[in-house]
Amino acid sequence: MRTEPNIIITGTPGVGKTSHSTLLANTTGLKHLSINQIVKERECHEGWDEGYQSWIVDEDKLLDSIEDEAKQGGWIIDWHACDLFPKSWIDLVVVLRADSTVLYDRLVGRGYSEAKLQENLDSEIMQVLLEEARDAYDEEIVVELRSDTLEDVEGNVERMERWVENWREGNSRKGGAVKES
Ligand SMILES: Nc1ncnc2c1ncn2[C@@H]1O[C@H](COP(=O)(O)OP(=O)(O)OP(=O)(O)O)[C@@H](O)[C@H]1O
Repeated sequence: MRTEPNIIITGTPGVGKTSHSTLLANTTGLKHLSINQIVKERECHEGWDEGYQSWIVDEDKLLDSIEDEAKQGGWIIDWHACDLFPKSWIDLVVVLRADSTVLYDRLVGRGYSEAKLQENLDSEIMQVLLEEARDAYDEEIVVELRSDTLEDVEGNVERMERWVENWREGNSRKGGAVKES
């Protein structure tokens, strides 16, 4: 049973997941769960992929590793994939979107290889993460937000803060934990 909500913040690499998650964690007291960090620190992977320059994630191990924390609630789950997290864990899915020229500049700034850059830009243009979220979760909990400018970040975080307040109010009106996990 959860007394605090769980939110996924997802989107193509570079779209602003970490920036949003950090700010939202500061303003709401929810905790930032960076899946990149968990995969690395808890070794939820099957090794390093040189071509993609990223860990080959062991999803079962990852889910086992975060299950107890997730079931307690109060997490902002920050990752570039979302459909592996069970529906029953999740109260809101925020899919951040960025203009492709804006995203291009951000990814070039990171020194991505041409192949990785193109793959991520294609994924953003084809709205792969948005479709993934819509396929995996109920329509009413999936929200698409722009993340092109710093003003967007501020506005998005304020919007998410209001959502958290409403969730908490609704939860306390119902007398505590409302959801089975
Ligand atoms: N809306 C925005 N306006 C201006 N700059 C932004 C915005 N969102 C992100 N950035 C900048 O883009 C870069 C990437 O942002 P961030 O690390 O938050 O993305 P991410 O989605 O978490 O990436 P990854 O999936 O690789 O972890 C950072 O330098 C950040 O400051």
